[in-house]
Amino acid sequence: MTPDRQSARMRDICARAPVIPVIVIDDIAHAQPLARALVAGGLPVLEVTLRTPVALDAIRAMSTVPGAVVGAGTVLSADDIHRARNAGATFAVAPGMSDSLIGTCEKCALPMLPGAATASEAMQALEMGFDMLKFFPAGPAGGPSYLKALGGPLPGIGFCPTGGVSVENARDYLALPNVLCVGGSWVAPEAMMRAGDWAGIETLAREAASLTS
Ligand SMILES: O=C(O)C(=O)C[C@H](O)[C@H](O)COP(=O)(O)O
Repeated sequence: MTPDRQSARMRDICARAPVIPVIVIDDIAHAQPLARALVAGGLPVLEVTLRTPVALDAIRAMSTVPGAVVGAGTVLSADDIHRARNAGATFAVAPGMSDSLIGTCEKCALPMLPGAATASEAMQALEMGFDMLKFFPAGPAGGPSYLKALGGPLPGIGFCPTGGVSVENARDYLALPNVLCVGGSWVAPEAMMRAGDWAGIETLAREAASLTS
């Protein structure tokens, strides 16, 4: 799948809801109830970070939840992409971009959302054919005003800002014409997962799903 096709697929995925939950999961028993709660709250697109030993099994388990569109986050190597693909991930998210990630996603036909934080990185991605990017780390890199400024010379690039996005500042990003959705871990807090508070997580998801500019 060529980079422009990958970006087109990612634009479709990012248009499904204003927020993509960024999930760090430690206990496989949490995977299905978490996915059910987030989907029920109106957030069908789920990014499971490959940061924990159970992440791939969680992708497998969450993919069985009706309505869930499950991808892998923290994809750092070609091997990560193969493992994510085999676990059933339907997209991959990386904090940055590398030739081996791009080549592997192309070969595996897995849509990738590569990360960029500067004009030069965004231009490199665009040269490669990607016009839908993760803006990471959104808050520390400069927040909504920085991303708005990037949109001046690079209006054709769509972004999913992630890193430091919260229910308090999500609207500031979503108001920008170059933002399709935001990503954030705030809708899947570890303490609520440990407490089995799936109703509480569904409420957080519902609040996030209703966010607009
Ligand atoms: O793991 C990845 O793939 C990342 O690139 C980083 C995550 O997107 C951020 O860590 C989420 O940030 P918070 O919502 O501030 O917790």
